[in-house]
Amino acid sequence: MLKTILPDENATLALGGAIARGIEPGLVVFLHGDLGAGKTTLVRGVLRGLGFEGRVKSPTYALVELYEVSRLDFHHFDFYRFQDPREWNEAGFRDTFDGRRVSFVEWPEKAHGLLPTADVEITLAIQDVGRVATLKANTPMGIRCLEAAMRPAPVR
Ligand SMILES: Nc1ncnc2c1ncn2[C@@H]1O[C@H](COP(=O)(O)OP(=O)(O)OP(=O)(O)O)[C@@H](O)[C@H]1O
Repeated sequence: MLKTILPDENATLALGGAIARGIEPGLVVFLHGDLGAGKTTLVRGVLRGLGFEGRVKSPTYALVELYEVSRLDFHHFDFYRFQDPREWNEAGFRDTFDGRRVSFVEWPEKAHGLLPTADVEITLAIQDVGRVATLKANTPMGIRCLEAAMRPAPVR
């Protein structure tokens, strides 16, 4: 378990950039934290780190935003509004967690029982100033991801 202080938005983006270095196909990351904790900001940092330059918006209404970047099929889910498990099949999510796509999932607890085990779980806690991030790896792929994220960034 790792804990790090994120004093401002740029620190959240930088953490996302570090995590991007450890991404491999099939990785599933759960993002925990209250409304406004910075979950989408973190995903924005990951996507920027992977080389995506477009807009990264919250998938709260769409349930999922898809990105193709760095030869990865990247899914950013937000299950805040998810209620009916039938939506799961209708939206074609059944085939999504197939071990090839990369998935970052906000509010995974709302889709309890439908999601696979997360390789990595990240919790963002709101502080008076900034956020505290807690990172936990649950699988060998998750451990590899966090190890890569913690290594110093290569000098360009
Ligand atoms: N480390 C940080 N310190 C202070 N503010 C931050 C930090 N990280 C992100 N923020 C700010 O928090 C606000 C909410 O961020 P964001 O939209 O990413 O949260 P969220 O968890 O995705 O929210 P929601 O669950 O409502 O979609 C943004 O204004 C963002 O700039």
